Amino acid sequence: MGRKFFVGGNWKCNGTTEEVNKIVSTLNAGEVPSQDVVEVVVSPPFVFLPLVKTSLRPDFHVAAQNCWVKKGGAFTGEVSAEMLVNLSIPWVIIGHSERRLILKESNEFVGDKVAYALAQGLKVIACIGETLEQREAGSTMAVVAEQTKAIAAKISNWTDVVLAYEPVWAIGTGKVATPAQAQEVHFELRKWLQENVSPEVAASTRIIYGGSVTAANCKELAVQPDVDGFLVGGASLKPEFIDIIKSAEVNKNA
Ligand SMILES: O=C(CO)COP(=O)(O)O
Repeated sequence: MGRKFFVGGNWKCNGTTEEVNKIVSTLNAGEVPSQDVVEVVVSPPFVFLPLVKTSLRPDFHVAAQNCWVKKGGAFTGEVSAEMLVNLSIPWVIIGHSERRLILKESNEFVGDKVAYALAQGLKVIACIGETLEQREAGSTMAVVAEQTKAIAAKISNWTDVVLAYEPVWAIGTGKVATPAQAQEVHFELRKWLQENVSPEVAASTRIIYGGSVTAANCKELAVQPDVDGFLVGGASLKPEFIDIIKSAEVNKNA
């Protein structure tokens, strides 16, 4: 089964109304392959979601960057999955390394969040990835398998999940994984899904790469057989995001 190329733009905690309007104008004017070839999702901070949703071209979709682990209520500062559904926000990013490491979200907490968001009808970009220390210790696969296992333990349907492999040492550092490094982990992750979930889920689940993706390096990554797209941080705030979306054309499934 073909896996449609997926390009996500994670704007993180950036932007003013003026800057958001400018990014949206650039995206709206961009010439990109059709929705049959690439799925594009941008993720502004919560406060800009309604603005982006109403002003963004209809072939691009929006994602929240997080949501609460269960039903909303007395959880000051949190935003619930129900609220996202109420606002017709289709996607949510869960388990980004910045939340795992800075806000101490555990594997189990991330697994619970993914399960709750899916149960509410959201589609999930679930993030995993090792630190530099873990890579240097040779435990990359053990770490990402453990993170994936905590998600797999809580869900039974992977249809609405995109798995984002984002090595922490490559995020915001300008130090992109080599195509071989990305392919190796994506291949192993797919094998893990095959052995621990099912061959069908392994074949159909998109595994996307994130960490210093730019217009300059996206094509060599996009041609890798197990790289099904990207989750882009810094470059998603710039016009070059359009070029990254276009790398869908070099992907083998295009
Ligand atoms: O964290 C990322 C996307 O979620 C990647 O960020 P950068 O593209 O800025 O390295």
